[in-house]
Amino acid sequence: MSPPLLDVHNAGLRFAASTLLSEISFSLGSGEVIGIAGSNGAGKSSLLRLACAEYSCSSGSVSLDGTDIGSIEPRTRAKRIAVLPQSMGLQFDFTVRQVSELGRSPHGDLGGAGSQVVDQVLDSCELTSLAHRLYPSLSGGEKQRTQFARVLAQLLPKACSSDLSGQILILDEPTSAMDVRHQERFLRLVAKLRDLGCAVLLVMHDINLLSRCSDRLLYLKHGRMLSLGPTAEQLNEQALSELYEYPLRIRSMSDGTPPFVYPASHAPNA
Ligand SMILES: Nc1ncnc2c1ncn2[C@@H]1O[C@H](COP(=O)(O)OP(=O)(O)OP(=O)(O)O)[C@@H](O)[C@H]1O
Repeated sequence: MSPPLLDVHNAGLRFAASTLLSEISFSLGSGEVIGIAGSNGAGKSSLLRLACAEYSCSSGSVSLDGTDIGSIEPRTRAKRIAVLPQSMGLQFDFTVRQVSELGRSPHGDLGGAGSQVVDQVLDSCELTSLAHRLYPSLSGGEKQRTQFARVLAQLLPKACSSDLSGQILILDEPTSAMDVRHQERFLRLVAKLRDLGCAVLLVMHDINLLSRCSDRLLYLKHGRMLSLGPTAEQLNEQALSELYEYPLRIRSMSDGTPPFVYPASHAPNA
């Protein structure tokens, strides 16, 4: 049996006297989206950093195709795992296109085929008309889309790739600055990447958006896994209220649209 694509086994993370993460275990397979949810400070971003080897485990392990992720040469790793951090404080006068081109650095093909990949991701993120704008002059949502384009440029082995199995996309709050139309485009794009075999690890505070694009949900509380399971099972009022330490309700829709999570204090008869 082949090893899982990404395997996090009993992983822990400590800094000095602080324990940020304890006993985290899950596997992520090709063509799967795992959404990570939890309160502020639960350890979501720290877990993403462990998963991409930005942080090393204090205990346990993270492996890619059965190999310890920290032992994989960084350029090789960067061709397999593309990471969008929660915030990017880029202040250089790079254009949108130049920022997107940074994603091709591990591939070293900008003089040739890499340019086509950049054209493709600019189009996917509706950035073609902004390609020559300077990054610092963009709005918050435009900056976020530009960073997403950079990460997509890194993820794609070549233009119009039809097989992304083995590729991993790690996204930390990718839609926090996007308007509703771009959020919906983002969800469609993630679904398309998954259909092509890409594995996605995703943190979002908007549980409704997160649940719509995740096959499984991992609930993280105080640095520990509260639960991990199929999205439909994880979306229950008791589990969500315990996760966020706030009473939440779920409205099931009869028209086939996804269930909707909302605070109990906003219930029609509250
Ligand atoms: N490098 C670090 N050194 C020490 N403590 C850290 C470090 N990075 C994060 N922490 C602490 O670890 C805890 C978890 O942080 P993390 O950023 O992973 O949370 P999060 O779940 O992503 O939160 P948020 O939803 O607010 O983004 C926080 O209390 C944070 O202060």
